[in-house]
Amino acid sequence: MAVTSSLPQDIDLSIGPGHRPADEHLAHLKLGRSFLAGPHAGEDIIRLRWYVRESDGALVGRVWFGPGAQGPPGHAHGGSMAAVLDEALGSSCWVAGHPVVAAELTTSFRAMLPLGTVATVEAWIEKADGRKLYPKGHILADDGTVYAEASGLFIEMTSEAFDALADRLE
Ligand SMILES: CCCCCCCC(=O)SCCNC(=O)CCNC(=O)[C@H](O)C(C)(C)COP(=O)(O)OP(=O)(O)OC[C@H]1O[C@@H](n2cnc3c(N)ncnc32)[C@H](O)[C@@H]1OP(=O)(O)O
Repeated sequence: MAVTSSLPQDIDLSIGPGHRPADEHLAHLKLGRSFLAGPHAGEDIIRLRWYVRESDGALVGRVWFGPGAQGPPGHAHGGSMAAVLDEALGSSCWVAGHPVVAAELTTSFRAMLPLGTVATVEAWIEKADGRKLYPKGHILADDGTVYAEASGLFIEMTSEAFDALADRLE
């Protein structure tokens, strides 16, 4: 079954007042290429934009799942939703000033997400214990339906360790 034969040119990933772009906090976006959220990411798979909610500092995303994200017929692959949640949970730590990588991720799939949907992603830090951060997050429909939710363990790296990774690319 063909889901769509042509892609929409402009997908509206804007968000309401009370949010600012999160890009300046997210090191992976500065690399120019990224699995999910960079300028060349996605194409027909996933398009994603991150924001910081001014009221509580939570990370909020607007994400479009395209035909290339197909898992069950006409619906998003679980791995595509898990990848978005992985990035959301990690980014919620980065915008709070903790440069982290993922150590553990647990995802629950609650409802099938129809391809072509623009959904909202929210993520926040539930608990912190030294270098260990425990964020949570979910992907929501505009009517509040939960498509998927996740919790994880993310480990804070030193900025030197992170810079060393980037240096190796040069
Ligand atoms: C802007 C960013 C966007 C976010 C992008 C999305 C996030 C990602 O997908 S990142 C990519 C996927 N993740 C990875 O590749 C990480 C691979 N793992 C590693 O590099 C290392 O194991 C790393 C950095 C997590 C931890 O290594 P290291 O810094 O040496 O820490 P280490 O001393 O082993 O462990 C620190 C603590 O965390 C615990 N821990 C580490 N890894 C794990 C794990 N996988 N599960 C459970 N606990 C763990 C340790 O037990 C230890 O606990 P305690 O302090 O109580 O003894």
